[in-house]
Amino acid sequence: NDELVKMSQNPKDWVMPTGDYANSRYSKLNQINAQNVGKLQVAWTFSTGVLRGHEGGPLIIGNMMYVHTPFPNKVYAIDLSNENKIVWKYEPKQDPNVIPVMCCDTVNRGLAFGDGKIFLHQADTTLVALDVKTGQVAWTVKNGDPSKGETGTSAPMVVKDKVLIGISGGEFGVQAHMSAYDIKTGKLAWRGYSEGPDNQLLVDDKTTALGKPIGKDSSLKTWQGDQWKIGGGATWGWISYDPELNLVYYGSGNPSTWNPKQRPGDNKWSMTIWARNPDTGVAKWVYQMTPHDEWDYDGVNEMILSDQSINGQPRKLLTHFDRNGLAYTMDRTNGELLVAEKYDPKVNWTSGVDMDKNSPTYGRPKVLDAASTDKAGEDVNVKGICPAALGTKDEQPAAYSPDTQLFYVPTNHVCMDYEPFKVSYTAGQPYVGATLSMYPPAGETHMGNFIAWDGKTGKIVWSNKEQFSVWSGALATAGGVVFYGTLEGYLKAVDAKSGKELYKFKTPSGIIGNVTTYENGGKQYVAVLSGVGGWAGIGLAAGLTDPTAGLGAVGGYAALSNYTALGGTLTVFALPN
Ligand SMILES: O=C(O)c1cc(C(=O)O)c2c(n1)C(=O)C(=O)c1cc(C(=O)O)[nH]c1-2
Repeated sequence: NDELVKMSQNPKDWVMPTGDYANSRYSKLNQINAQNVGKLQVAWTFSTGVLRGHEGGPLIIGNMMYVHTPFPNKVYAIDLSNENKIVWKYEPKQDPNVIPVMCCDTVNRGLAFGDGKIFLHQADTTLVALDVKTGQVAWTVKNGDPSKGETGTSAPMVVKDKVLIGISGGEFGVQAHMSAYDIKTGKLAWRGYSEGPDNQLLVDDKTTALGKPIGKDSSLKTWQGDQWKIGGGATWGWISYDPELNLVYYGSGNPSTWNPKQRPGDNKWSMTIWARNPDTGVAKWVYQMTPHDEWDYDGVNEMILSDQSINGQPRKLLTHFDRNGLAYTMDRTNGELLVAEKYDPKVNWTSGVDMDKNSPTYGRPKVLDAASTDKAGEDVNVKGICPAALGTKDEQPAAYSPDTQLFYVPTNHVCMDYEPFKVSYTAGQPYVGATLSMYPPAGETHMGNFIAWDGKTGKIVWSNKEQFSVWSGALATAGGVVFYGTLEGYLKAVDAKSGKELYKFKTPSGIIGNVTTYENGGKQYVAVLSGVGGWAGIGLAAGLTDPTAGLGAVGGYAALSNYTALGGTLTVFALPN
């Protein structure tokens, strides 16, 4: 979308939830910099009126800001040039029966803009187009069926004349897909499934994996019988787009159920990076990171597109920090695997990826027996697996600065016990099949790190400990400052080169939102949603206390209630006049 390419180059605006198509979450604004960020003050705040987890962040277009909330998915249009007056608001009517089929809190990761409309992906999977000026509904379309466990939490992405949207339901045995709707009418243009026959995958004889054609029935061959029909591979993460290559990138999640014994095979193409043509949906290349998942290491985390040189050669790169604890650097033109390294030294389920191009297991991770929940079998509790199911990183997006050529990554430093059990499929009922508990790595007490990562070499450059997982998205800026939020509720600013903490402020609730920056009236602002929740904060958000509830997160993050409580607030910061 040419309009969006242009608008995303204007650093005064924040026109898509990812900042730009490359998902770099980098701003050219530099009024706030490493020298003065310590003087930051709260400029204004806005209460959303909604409790539970607030993910994503506002869009800023000219003088207008668009703020979204978790269920019931309110949208506020706020005039920044007129005392932050609410110009319009929208609140969909949704059946609250969708709440119990949302696996990991009633979150929503944000809005999209394009063609004079704001796009909202509701919890009940309705995609709504709202007139940007009035909030009037232009069209709506149903992307899925909550009675089967299909829900909406991810942000749409506008690419050319289409709105792309994924779907959640990996814990309910859905057959997940990426779908593209016509921006003018909401008519379905294409739908590519994560598993199934080739005509449902939208693959052809030119689709490759690691440089080789995937061949016929590449997915069907890796499932027993028709298990692919309830195979999961949800697409609830972020989407990126390279306009020059005309490819969109996203990841698919865990195969259903979490009990690996019940679904022998590689379970393709769950846990996979997809590169698709946005016009037709046809996949150019795929890469499966965790074949036959045994730990719920969803592959949905964002694909960050950068142009850097490796061994003196300029490359078009895609960098992905996977739940499985490995960070992948790939050539985004053809899916060549360049680097795959652990971004937390505690990762212990694998000894690493086979990088020998002549090996029959090229590109596959080597699974260590001690961490294999499949080898252990049903009703055996495998202890001390790192990372935990919520991964070394979950939905919280990293940022990339072209100034330092470093990635800034919010991470989890958590391990787990995992006991698979037999489960039968009933539409709309949880199809999980594992009991979990979570805790920090042995001998340690902190559950998170905020790290700087060199994607060319696959090395940690610096690492800051955090008491809890960093569940907030990062922002890198030309001021040499990187921002992120913490589960206790701090907005933090650190030096991009050294990681030195330069500023912190405790907002009203834990932060799982993504930090955003914009300029208005000649002044740079930094904005973040607080409102604790998400999977890590599910105990607080849903009022759960049994330690194994919330798929094991309730016990793991029990101490969070000593630091924060529920409540959605946007906090906006600026330098004093
Ligand atoms: O497989 C799925 O459909 C699915 C959906 C979601 C979601 O939509 O929020 C999450 C997950 N899985 C998941 O595995 C996960 O760790 C997770 C964390 C969060 C969150 O918002 O904190 N959502 C989800």
